[in-house]
Amino acid sequence: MSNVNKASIPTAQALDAWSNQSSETPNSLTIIADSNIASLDDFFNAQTLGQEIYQTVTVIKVAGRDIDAQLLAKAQPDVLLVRSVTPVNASLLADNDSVRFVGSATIGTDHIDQDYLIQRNIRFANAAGCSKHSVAQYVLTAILTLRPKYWQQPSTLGIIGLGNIGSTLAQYAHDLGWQVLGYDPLLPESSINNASFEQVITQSDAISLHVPLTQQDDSDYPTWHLIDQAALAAMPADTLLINSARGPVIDAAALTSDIAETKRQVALDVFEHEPQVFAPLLNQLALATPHIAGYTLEGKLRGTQMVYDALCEQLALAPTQSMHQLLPLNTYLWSELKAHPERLIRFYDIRQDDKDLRAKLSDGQVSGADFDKLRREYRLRREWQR
Ligand SMILES: NC(=O)c1ccc[n+]([C@@H]2O[C@H](COP(=O)([O-])OP(=O)(O)OC[C@H]3O[C@@H](n4cnc5c(N)ncnc54)[C@H](O)[C@@H]3O)[C@@H](O)[C@H]2O)c1
Ligand SMILES: O=C(O)[C@H](O)[C@H](O)COP(=O)(O)O
Repeated sequence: MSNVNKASIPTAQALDAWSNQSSETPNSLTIIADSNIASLDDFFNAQTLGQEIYQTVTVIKVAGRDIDAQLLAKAQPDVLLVRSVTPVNASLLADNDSVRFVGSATIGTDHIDQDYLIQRNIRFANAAGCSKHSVAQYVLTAILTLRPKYWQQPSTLGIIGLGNIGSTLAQYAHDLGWQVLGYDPLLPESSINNASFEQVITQSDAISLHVPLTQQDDSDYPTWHLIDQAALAAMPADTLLINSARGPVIDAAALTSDIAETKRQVALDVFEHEPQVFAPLLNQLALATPHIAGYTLEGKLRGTQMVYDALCEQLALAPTQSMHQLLPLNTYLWSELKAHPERLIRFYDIRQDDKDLRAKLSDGQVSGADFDKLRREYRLRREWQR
């Protein structure tokens, strides 16, 4: 049996050409994938998935925001692979009866209606923890760029949400001799889950948010507008606030007024009205980046690896591709950076990302198209080895 990779088709426009040739080949596997998923061709092809079962593996690559119900109804894929910008729900899948597996190569799952997928008997996998070090390193870089004195001076870092990213950030904070005040009502008390929400808000030098986006229907502790006008009013003006979780965790209107009044330093990687970013907020931020906290080569490849492994399990195949075969040598050592704080800009020049985002400001906003373009064309950083 020959395994033929029937090509990775780069755009949705190519779908017509593909569907004319496709003759419902038995044992064929059709995948629709967000073209922003790293190394799609390396992980999803007839060699890595075929293995005597699938003669043909077709990957149709589409921009995440262009994956829609019409495309799914027409292509009738077996597998749908997304990142965070494709809402996967009844509206997307109602006219489709072929999808058996949905993978999101991201940590966050707020774009996925998991109850609906269960009802439809569609297996779902995400990439929990894939970029936890990358995001933690983004936060450290933001803090140490804005407050270089914290390299030497003990400070108190408040962490809201102590899952994969929050707990990883706490490890780096301890490496630097910082005190951690952590709040996570869904986890047992621990040496880092050691404070109330009010204590974190009122007693920290810097606060970093690492919660999923949840609403009242999903959680006893919803995070939508967790940081609202009241929380901001209770936060001392010199407390640095960082959000790399999801935009709507902070009420953007309340934050805009708060900064105008307090001159608080705020670093945002995510925005309430993403992909649009509005000037009145952007112009007051100490640092602003286009949702790239997790965008390292390692973080993105790990996301792909995790959904590939889960798909292999679903198909009862042994995974044969590994991200380690694809990674160039990594020379970024956390121990080196700790010994030479002045090298931070070489490890991650966050101000360049900030500058690139602000350069897109036009007519009072950064448009969704420009925000997405910055992310699509982002030169992936390397994750520091800890
Ligand atoms: N900016 C980026 O590039 C980027 C990259 C990866 C993840 N993210 C976001 O970061 C979020 C966190 O990622 P993670 O890997 O740590 O997720 P995780 O699921 O491992 O941890 C989230 C933690 O938040 C806690 N939590 C839930 N509601 C809470 C509340 N009201 N108050 C305090 N804690 C609460 C949970 O108990 C959990 O421990 C993701 O859901 C995603 O939205 C952003
Ligand atoms: O939740 C996540 O993993 C991140 O937010 C992810 O890095 C963003 O995914 P993207 O927007 O690139 O689709």
